[in-house]
Amino acid sequence: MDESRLRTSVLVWGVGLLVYLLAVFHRSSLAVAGLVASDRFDISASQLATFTMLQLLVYAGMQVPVGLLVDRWGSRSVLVGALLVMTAGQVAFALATTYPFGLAARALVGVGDALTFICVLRLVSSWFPRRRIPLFSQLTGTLGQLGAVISAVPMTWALRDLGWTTAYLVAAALGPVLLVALLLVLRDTPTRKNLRGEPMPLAAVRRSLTASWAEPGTRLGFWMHFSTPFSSNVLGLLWGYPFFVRGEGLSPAEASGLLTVVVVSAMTIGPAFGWLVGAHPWHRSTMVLTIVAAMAAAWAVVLAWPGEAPFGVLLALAVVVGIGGPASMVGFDLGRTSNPPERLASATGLINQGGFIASLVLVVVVGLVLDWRTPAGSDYTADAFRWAMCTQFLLWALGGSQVWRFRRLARRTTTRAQVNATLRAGM
Ligand SMILES: N[C@@H](Cc1c[nH]cn1)C(=O)NCC(=O)O
Repeated sequence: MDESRLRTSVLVWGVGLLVYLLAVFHRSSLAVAGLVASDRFDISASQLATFTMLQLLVYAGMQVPVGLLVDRWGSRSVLVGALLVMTAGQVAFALATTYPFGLAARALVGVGDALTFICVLRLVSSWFPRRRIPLFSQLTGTLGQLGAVISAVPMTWALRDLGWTTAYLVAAALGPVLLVALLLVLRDTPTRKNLRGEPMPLAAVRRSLTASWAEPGTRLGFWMHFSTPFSSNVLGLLWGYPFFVRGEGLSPAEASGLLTVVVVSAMTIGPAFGWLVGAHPWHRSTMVLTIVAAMAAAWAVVLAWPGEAPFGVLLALAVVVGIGGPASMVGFDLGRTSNPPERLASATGLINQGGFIASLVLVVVVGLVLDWRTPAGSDYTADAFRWAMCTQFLLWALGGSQVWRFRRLARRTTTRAQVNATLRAGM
């Protein structure tokens, strides 16, 4: 690949990445607005949590349709749709004054958000040499998380100084700016501005999805994605702050600091993970199983600690849990090397459901266990958090055993030499 082609590839990917980063920004923009939202919509804590559940539900439910849309219409067109829908959703959220209207607006933001990630991974596959795909996929996931970091401080400031409506309208205004950049720069492949797949009648859709799912590599990718990001998602989206403050006795500043460490850990380790996957493709499932074991061990130490765990131990937990995000990206690599290009986006959609289904289940189960273990009328207790966070082990047991099962199946159908060839061949 010559230098000018590499520059173009990075530019196209960069614009796609910015759209994904904006989606993560919008997705996280409620995290710092909880108290203001409670006042504005006059809602309880569990109604507030419904925003997060709805967001995860919409995201997971959209993944298969989005994959099919990308295979049919190409990343460029779907990203245009994503920007329009996200912007409309944020404008509606800015203007919402009632809880049902707020929920509907948030669902719209979730739909737009759900459209972005698969498009960018598809662009990576079309624009980069195969040996570079693991690294640029990892960089997509990793750098996209900056959206969460970027949203925290400006949104806190904007909500306080500009008020709800203006703060969310300003956030929404980023959409049209990116739309212009997208229309000017983004092409689906080096040779085609708009890539169009075959029109798919329902029967063909069913056949294509069945064929993707029948690949042991797709199911291995799904369970890898299922097992790895839920712990960091659930900490970052809803329960991390109350767990650290009420469950572990930290100050609010220490709790927010640890949540930032989770994101920074993912961002620091992501590129190294991308390199590792490219260099040792045969060991992808071993890497994932190791990270799952490390996350479970870190949680076991914290939850078994008599009383509150020391800050250093919680810091180690935040670092280890953060690695789950980059580890989940390995699942997409399995999807890519197990499916033909015309089924790539739909296989990615199937795989991307895994982590979000697990996160949704955990968000709900943690809430239910907290309610069950907390005496009526009192705040959530440390003991209740211990019970609630223990439910993660069930998800790891399920996910880890399925990864083991499908790794054995996949290794029966694909040899080490074949895996190395699919990843190492140049463009
Ligand atoms: N697990 C994330 C990606 C990631 C990478 N590093 C940290 N997180 C994922 O699957 N993302 C999909 C999305 O839409 O965000």
